[in-house]
Amino acid sequence: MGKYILAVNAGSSSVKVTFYTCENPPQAIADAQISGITAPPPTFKYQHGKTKVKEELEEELGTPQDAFKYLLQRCFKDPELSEVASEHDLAYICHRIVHGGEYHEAVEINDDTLHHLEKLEDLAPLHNFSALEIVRLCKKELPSVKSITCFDSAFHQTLPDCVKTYPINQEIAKANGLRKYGFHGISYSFILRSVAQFLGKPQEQTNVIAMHIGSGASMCAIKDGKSVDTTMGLTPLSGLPGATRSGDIDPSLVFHYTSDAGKLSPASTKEMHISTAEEILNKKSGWKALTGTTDFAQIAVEKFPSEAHKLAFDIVVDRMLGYIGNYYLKLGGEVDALVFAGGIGEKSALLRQVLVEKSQCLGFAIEAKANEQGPEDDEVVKDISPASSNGPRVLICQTNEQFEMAYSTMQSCS
Ligand SMILES: Nc1ncnc2c1ncn2[C@@H]1O[C@H](COP(=O)(O)OP(=O)(O)O)[C@@H](O)[C@H]1O
Ligand SMILES: CC(=O)OP(=O)(O)O
Ligand SMILES: [Mg+2]
Repeated sequence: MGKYILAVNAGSSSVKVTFYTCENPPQAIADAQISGITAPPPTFKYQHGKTKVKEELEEELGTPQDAFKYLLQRCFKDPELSEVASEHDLAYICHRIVHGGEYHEAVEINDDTLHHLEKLEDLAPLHNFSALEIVRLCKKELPSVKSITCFDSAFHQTLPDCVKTYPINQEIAKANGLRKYGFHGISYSFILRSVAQFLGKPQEQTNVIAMHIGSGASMCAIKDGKSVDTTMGLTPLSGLPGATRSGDIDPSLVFHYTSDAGKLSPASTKEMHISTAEEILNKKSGWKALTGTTDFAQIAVEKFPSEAHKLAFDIVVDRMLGYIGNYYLKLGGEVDALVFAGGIGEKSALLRQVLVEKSQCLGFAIEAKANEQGPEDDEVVKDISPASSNGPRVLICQTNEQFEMAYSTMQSCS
């Protein structure tokens, strides 16, 4: 059996892979990612020891599977990364699967679990399809390596009934698994452990409002270390807007959008049963639909390039602010910290500044310079609230879904 773990994180706009040692805690040895899959040209980033590479790729990498194959080949062929040159150097591959249905924890892939996950694909075709394509590819091309699937939804199995139940016919809801599941849970699990450690509190006594804001964006109310509410629902479409996702809308909008919105999408294949409405609300909405860009760095700037950019920014702020108020109440005002994470949460000082200013009445405050500087590369949690603040802390957490998957694999397999 090989000595290393490969953690694969197929997100909506990027595929990130990290190789770790099989230690407790795992140590990262190399990190590679392709971002901008939805906004070509794709960018390749690679880090191994002191080597750092960033390139714009000429290759067309239209799907997460293509991006994964490319990343694996580049890493296996790098003479400087001789530790991992083939499948025989790997003990485990951990895959991030967004929708895990009723699974409470990570599972090893065998014929039974793969079959079960394939049945879930219908509930989350837009998200699970690509990740499962990567699982199937690994099973075929790297057959000696154990595949472990970690689920974004598992962290939210603690949601109370009144939060996870949609007020619809319950027989139909139960038969079809129609409830709030919630996602980004691998990230929230990393955030909870890191923030509790930073605050010097046991996880079971930690209350936070956590925000994972990337191309897909969500928030989570964590009470006594458990998810008690989160913004995403049956699928990652609900709640906050994302790069190409609408977030919450009146469901009736679908029937007024175009006459064929309810029909199967022409882009759907025989494996992916998605309607035109799902395709539009997931892939052709969000800030891309408002501004033309999926890159929030071009939107969150002091001088907005256009009225449309300003509107997109204001919408994101408005929706996030609504959930900060909502979750503050759900935590009974006992909030240890407001935590910014995800590509945008970690990098956009402007978004943090505006949101915290608008949440001042709840006791949140930030120190302008610390906010502007953001965290150092290796700083997992940074406190950006003023030292004098008696209110809840405002923190940036550089979340790490790949680490969380390798960590939980080592916890359960060693
Ligand atoms: N300095 C920045 N300011 C605002 N947004 C940024 C900045 N740098 C990166 N981003 C945004 O972060 C997002 C990607 O976040 P990430 O969590 O990595 O995405 P994914 O959902 O693919 O995992 C992109 O929208 C990117 O534009
Ligand atoms: C659940 C989800 O939306 O994931 P991502 O943000 O990585 O697209
Ligand atoms: Mg992500």
